[in-house]
Amino acid sequence: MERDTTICNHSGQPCNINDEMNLLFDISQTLIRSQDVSSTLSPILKMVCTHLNSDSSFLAILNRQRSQIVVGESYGLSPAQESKGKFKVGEGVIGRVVELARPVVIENLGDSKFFSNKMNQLTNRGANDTFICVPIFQEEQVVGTLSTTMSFSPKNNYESEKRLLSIIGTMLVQAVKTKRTQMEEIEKLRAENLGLKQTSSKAKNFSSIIGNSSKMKDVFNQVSLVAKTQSTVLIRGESGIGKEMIADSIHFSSDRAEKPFIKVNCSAIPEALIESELFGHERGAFTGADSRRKGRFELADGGTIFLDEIGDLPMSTQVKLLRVIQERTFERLGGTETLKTDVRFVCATNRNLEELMNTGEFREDLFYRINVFPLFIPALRERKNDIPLLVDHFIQKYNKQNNASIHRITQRAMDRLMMYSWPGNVRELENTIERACIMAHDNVIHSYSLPTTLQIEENIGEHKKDGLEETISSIEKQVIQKALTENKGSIRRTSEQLKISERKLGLRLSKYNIKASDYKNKKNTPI
Ligand SMILES: Nc1ncnc2c1ncn2[C@@H]1O[C@H](COP(=O)(O)OP(=O)(O)OP(=O)(O)O)[C@@H](O)[C@H]1O
Repeated sequence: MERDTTICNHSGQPCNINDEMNLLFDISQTLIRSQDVSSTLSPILKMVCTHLNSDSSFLAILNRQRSQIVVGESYGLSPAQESKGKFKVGEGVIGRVVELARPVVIENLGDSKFFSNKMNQLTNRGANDTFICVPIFQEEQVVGTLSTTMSFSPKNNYESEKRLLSIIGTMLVQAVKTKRTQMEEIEKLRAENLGLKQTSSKAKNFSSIIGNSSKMKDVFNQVSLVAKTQSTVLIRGESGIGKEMIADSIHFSSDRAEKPFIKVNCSAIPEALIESELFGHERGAFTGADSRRKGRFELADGGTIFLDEIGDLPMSTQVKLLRVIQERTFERLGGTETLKTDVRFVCATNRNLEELMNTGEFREDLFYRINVFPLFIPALRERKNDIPLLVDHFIQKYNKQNNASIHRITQRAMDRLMMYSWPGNVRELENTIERACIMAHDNVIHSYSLPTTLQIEENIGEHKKDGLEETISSIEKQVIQKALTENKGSIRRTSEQLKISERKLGLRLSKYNIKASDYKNKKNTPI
């Protein structure tokens, strides 16, 4: 019949258009029926091999961050062959297909100078193998390749196979996209895990948490007591005080240290996404959920989950979290299967949960569930004797980071650090030292390398008795003198730096009886 005209001859075997239509129909059905599109890839590759009578078939996926093409799924390749399937863009046949964005057919594979045989795909037929590789596009960008190895037939020009693979590649775009996201997520988790493992030994003996004040010693004692238990811990304290570091120590000192440690910043995840992040979702649970995804509770199974900023969790999610804490069970969004998780909870907040309960923004029952072992980290201003040690620690840290050798901080600078009230706590202190390290030109941190906020605070302390007007004038005079010194007496540059007009600056100079020319050769002195 006309319709059944032979259009291809894979391995010299006749093939009709109905076979191709059937293959494409089967592939589309497999894709439609599946809950998780990425799990369809292996059976589809098998169908391709059966239809083309080929030995192996595989998908390689382009990793966007690394510009590396990695075999993501295969049929007919051993795990060892698959693991060798990593190519740079431009490397070997696969790398060239990605680079050129064009299909490639290599007949007589053994003779090709482009074919690296990195994955040992050459069969016993050797030179009698043919390799076909086509690019897979998404919005005109190559996202991966689909390849197959089959026996060489001199009668075949492989045009129909190339065309068929290109059509199948187009059908698989969504699955490739999902697989790529999964591969990138796994890579990210591996990297995070590696980072955590590298810090784990330090965290175990708290050596990265600095503090020898009695208040911090008390915190360390409590941490070492509670870490060994399975109890839920609620870490409280102002922002930048080290709550996350304490959570790290609890996990890495516990018997779950080798198991996953999953962190969730409840305030950083948009309200619409928080539940799918925590509980995961099934395919089709909401628009955009094109595959099943595990949530953080599933990922944390056997380990610890750290719920940072728990005070910012929406009320609707609080109810569901309560159930997980009470029963350790939950369902994925859009799913009916009840899943169990063996997870230890560590929570943190800088918000006043008691106040939030009064205003109806935080559930009381949840509060009592998480407040099993409350741990308060005192603000830095309440343990100022930790400051010198922290300063030392951060100088060493930034010396290492910047390959510098700052070895001293002047007494005056240290006095300023001790007088300041540190509303941003240790994070603010760390930022201050990092900046001062960059500004230290003679390997010494001077008081003038510190931000003006610290300097003004000290001056305010000194001038409190003078009254408001006099204090402001005194500070204004000092700021102008400092700017004049830095700008070697130049009125134009000084006014630019202070963001006032030259006329205004002139008025201030006469008010304070300052002569700009006196500052031409003045050394930079602290205000
Ligand atoms: N005792 C400490 N020793 C060394 N570094 C510390 C200490 N406390 C805090 N830091 C540093 O201060 C910064 C802030 O710490 P962390 O993120 O743990 O604070 P946090 O209380 O969780 O803050 P937030 O409430 O804003 O999330 C980090 O860079 C951390 O390394």
